[in-house]
Amino acid sequence: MTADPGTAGLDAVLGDILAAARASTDRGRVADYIPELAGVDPGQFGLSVALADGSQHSVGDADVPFSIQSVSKVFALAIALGRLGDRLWARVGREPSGLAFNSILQLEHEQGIPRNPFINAGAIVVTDAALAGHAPREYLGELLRFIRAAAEDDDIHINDAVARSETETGHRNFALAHYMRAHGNLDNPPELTLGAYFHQCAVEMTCAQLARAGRFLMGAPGMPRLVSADRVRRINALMLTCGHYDGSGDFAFRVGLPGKSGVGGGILVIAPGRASVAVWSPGLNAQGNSKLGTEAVEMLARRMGWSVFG
Ligand SMILES: NC(=O)CC[C@H](N)C(=O)O
Repeated sequence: MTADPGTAGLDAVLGDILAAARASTDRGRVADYIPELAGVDPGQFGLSVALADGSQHSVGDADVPFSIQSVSKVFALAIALGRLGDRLWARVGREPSGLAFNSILQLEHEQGIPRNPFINAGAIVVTDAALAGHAPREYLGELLRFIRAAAEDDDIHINDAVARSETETGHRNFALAHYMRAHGNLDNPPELTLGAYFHQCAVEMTCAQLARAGRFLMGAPGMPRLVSADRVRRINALMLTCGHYDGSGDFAFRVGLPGKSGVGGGILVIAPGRASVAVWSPGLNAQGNSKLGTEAVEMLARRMGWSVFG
């Protein structure tokens, strides 16, 4: 299939981005608070772009599976909104937090209502809501079905060792969950909700799979339609304002596109109407977002003219 004129130079741009990533001497630091992720080789870099014309363009380690971690929060939010609709917003806000992804500070001030669905506290509430009386196994089955349908690829799985590793060390997340339960904002016992949450974070995908899975957020004809157009707009708005925690403003400033990062080093970025992009490089910056991944999508958005701000 031929690319539209606006994407003609894409392969050359991807080649330049890969060369810049390979030449980089400061790759950030791999997340080590989840022991199972601490050993991932920081030298890896993958990038994949799924275009509105149906073509896909990838470079580097785009076929190596990685732990999507908090990128999963986008899929969980889509499922929870499907289950609860706007009632979800009584339990979680829609404002940037300006604090680290695992911060507990705001929760006390704000009576156990997390600022947004993409910080850990908010995502734990979203998973709790998405469970909606179902066993974690059923919810995780639905999550995988959703992601596989979005990617049109059934070879997407949960890494149990990563989930177990986080269950054993996730004391901060237990603190957040217990705190919200004390405020009546968690329907299930913290262990149950967190069991589902840790497994959700432990989904593994390649950049090629993740870029395809993000196409439902492009709002372009011919893409998988898993949620309404209205919801697509809102999820993108939240990704732009909250998708990178206390680095969200900087990401919007540098890249100008909705994005969601994870501590596994992956970022899903949406160029509305144009492309779904997945980038992966395990080394993180100070805010816990992929360092080279951010630099790569900054270059991509600038060279392709894809910023939502024109
Ligand atoms: N930012 C992230 O990717 C955090 C996800 C990780 N599973 C956690 O809860 O700490």
